[in-house]
Amino acid sequence: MSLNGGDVVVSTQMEEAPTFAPCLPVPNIQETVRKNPLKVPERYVRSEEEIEKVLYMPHFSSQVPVIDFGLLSHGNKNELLKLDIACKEWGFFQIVNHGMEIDLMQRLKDVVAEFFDLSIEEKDKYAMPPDDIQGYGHTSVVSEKQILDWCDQLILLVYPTRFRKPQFWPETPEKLKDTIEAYSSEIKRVGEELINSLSLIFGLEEHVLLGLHKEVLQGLRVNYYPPCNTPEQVIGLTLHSDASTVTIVMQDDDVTGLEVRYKGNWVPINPIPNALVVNLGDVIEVLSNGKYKSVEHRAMTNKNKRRTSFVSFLFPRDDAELGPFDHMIDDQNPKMYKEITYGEYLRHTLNRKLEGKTQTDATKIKECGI
Ligand SMILES: COc1ccc(-c2cc(=O)c3c(O)c(OC)c(OC)c(O)c3o2)cc1
Ligand SMILES: O=C(O)CCC(=O)C(=O)O
Ligand SMILES: [Fe+2]
Repeated sequence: MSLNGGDVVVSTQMEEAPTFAPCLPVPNIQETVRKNPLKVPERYVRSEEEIEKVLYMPHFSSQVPVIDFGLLSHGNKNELLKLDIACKEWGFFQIVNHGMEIDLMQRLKDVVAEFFDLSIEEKDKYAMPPDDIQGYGHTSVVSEKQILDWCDQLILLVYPTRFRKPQFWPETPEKLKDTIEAYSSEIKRVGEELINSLSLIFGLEEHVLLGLHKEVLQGLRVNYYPPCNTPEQVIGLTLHSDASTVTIVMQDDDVTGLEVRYKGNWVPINPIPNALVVNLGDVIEVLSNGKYKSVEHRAMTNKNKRRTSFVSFLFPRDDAELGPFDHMIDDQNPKMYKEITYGEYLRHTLNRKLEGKTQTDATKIKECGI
């Protein structure tokens, strides 16, 4: 892909929200735990080897880097260098000084907690249909034999607004819709500025990466992990990498759960109050020809506390064309990924179970030996 790969005008082609292949219905885990808090049903129990317990070796007390977003968005060269290192080394970082009001973050947490505390009958008014990935339920379940995640989800496509499906936006609590709107608009600001900074560390003009998206789509997934009596037996969200360009996560301040794979070990991301966690998605890995990787991560559960994460995926429009930039390819770095449209890639990813990074194989060039 050449440097001016982004000079594409937004077309009016895709006026329908993207659709997806069927996903199997799963039991509601919050309801399962409410009825019997002590029992962990067979379908959730993982083998020891799948859990791969964390080895807390001394140097793994290290944490993902922290980036000052204020400095970054003012073009501070040192912060840009820190971003480059964070992306190469971890694929994950936390951002502070992002400019979002703390009160807005808390309001979203409160109003979403109220939603999850509603009766199952009330929440099921927004149930995810088998052929969609929006609504209240759980995605990525494709087989009756699949071991399930200890997590319920509410998924909404937020931007562009013309793709919204109002039937999935909860009417109760009354303030939920407006609060999601206000929060997501702030995430859009932060996310698009981050993509501009990524464009700079790619060695491109500031707006090239955003341009090749044609239009940035934004989804919100709220993951609700109830407490689990034997947390060492289950996984909240199976290890995976994100199919997005970037993902921005607001997590609870007082409970750990998100873990990132780092040098073969699982490193928990300790919450920094009011910070946001950012991770690079598969789009960045493909465009950078693997220089910046979308790193595997997972969520674990907790014996006594429920945990909620608010995950915003920013990703390109279906007809955006992806492939490594020419200047990321040379003799030492042969081309690793094929050209593909984002729509093909997203469908391939979302129509399967979460399984580490196996979805990026779809774009890999096998001759490169990986
Ligand atoms: C039509 O409404 C939606 C379209 C797409 C998404 C969405 C975007 C993602 O980037 C994404 C993702 O990266 C992901 O990997 C962790 C994922 O889990 C399988 C998604 O569900 C997902 O969804 C949302 C709404
Ligand atoms: O729960 C979390 O902190 C992370 C969730 C996640 O990785 C996802 O929804 O893609
Ligand atoms: Fe994720």
